[in-house]
Amino acid sequence: MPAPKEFLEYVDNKADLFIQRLSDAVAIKSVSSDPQCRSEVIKMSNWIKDQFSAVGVDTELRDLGKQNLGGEELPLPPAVLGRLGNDPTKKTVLVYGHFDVQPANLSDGWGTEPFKLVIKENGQLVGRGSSDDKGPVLGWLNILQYHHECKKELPVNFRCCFEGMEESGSEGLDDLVKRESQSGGWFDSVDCVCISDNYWLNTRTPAITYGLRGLAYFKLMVSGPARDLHSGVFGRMVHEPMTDLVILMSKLVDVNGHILVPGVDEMVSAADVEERKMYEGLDYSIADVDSAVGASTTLSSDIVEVLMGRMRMPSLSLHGIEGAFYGTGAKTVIPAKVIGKFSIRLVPPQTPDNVEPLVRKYIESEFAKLGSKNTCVLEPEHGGKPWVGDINHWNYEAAKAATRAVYGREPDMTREGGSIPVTLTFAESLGVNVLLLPMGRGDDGAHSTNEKLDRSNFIEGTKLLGTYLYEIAALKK
Ligand SMILES: C[C@H](N)C(=O)N[C@@H](Cc1c[nH]cn1)C(=O)O
Ligand SMILES: [Zn+2]
Ligand SMILES: [Zn+2]
Repeated sequence: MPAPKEFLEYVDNKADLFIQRLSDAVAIKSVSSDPQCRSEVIKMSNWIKDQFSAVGVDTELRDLGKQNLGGEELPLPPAVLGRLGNDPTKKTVLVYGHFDVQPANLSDGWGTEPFKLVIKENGQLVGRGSSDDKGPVLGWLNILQYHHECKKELPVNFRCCFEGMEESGSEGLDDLVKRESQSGGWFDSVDCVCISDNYWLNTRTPAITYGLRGLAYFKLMVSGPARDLHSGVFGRMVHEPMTDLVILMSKLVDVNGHILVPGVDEMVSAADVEERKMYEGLDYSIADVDSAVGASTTLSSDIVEVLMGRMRMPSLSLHGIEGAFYGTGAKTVIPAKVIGKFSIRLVPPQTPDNVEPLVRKYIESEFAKLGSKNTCVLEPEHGGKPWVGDINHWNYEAAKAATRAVYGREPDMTREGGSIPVTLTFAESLGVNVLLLPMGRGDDGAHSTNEKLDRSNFIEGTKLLGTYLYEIAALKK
């Protein structure tokens, strides 16, 4: 059952209105990691609830309790649950997305104010969250608006779960998903899950994604002096926390991306010929990476090696150091306490539980080798397990058919390097197939400066998600 022509035309006709609504969403500064923005994330929960209610969805805000952030107790933004339709002859599709975003400041290097959506002449919609993940969440809303306004029945029973803590570990969500998956819960009798919260590999080929890496995020604290010190007065008199920390952090990963924590890379088996062939078949080149990155810095000139680095290998990234001097000027300080932030993206069979002890043992032994009198504490932050889905399932057939119908071509079948920890929770607690159907392109700059979503990806992406629901309905129950 193809999507009705009327639906596709409606989406084209309402494009400007949809973009205005995306602009309203981007203007809400829903940065989940910033305590100062927590009220904005909560405002976003309410905004999403109101928007989906207005197009006929039965919605509820679900309290997720409190979060302890650096000693401060903060209310968690409520999750938004929605349901529409309960026809036993139809399939029931659960969609997930998030309405929180990564931090963004003009001073990070943005060309325009990050929380004001700018429509560029080349069709790029620039603003934090445009691609990750407000655009895709609003894609679902656009579809529902058509059915509500034009009094058309949805081809499936619709369920949704939107959260405001994805960028900060999805605190509280796992329990909610498990509860609602039980008999009588809002997700009872869900047949499949669709998540639109990642990106095509390149800028031209639509993708369907069947894997995500997991994550183990760590804070490494080194402290010593009771207060910050003058480096002219105390330099070469005391062990300096920053020196210890930089040495430790330099021992985590080498310049070629090899993880130096013994046992971590070794957990992953090498790809065989068949698997390599799969990566060779993807529409991706070193030039695509260079253009998305804005520099020629790939770890290898072999695109298959580069792709495998993202899709089927773990990676360790150093993110920053809290407490270190970073401003302009030349402050001659010895910071008393510094906290290094790093994370490891995980692939099967790795989990935060089997990787963390390896990291702890290694850090303890490397710190002991320094002979420093400072104190070193490793603290695991949020994490999540990797996920790989079953591509031989009708859910994937429906997504492929929708891609062909909207884009007139075969999708790249990808594994995503990023993480959406709740994906595995959906798969395990519902026992149904999960897929990712991305809206944005590989150069959208998610988490980066000047994040954008191309107008065509927003509009055609809305058609894709809608067509996917019709293709699901075309399958036999
Ligand atoms: C892939 C998804 N859009 C995403 O960006 N996920 C984040 C999740 C996260 C974990 N800690 C902070 N954010 C990611 O992969 O980094
Ligand atoms: Zn996201
Ligand atoms: Zn993200």
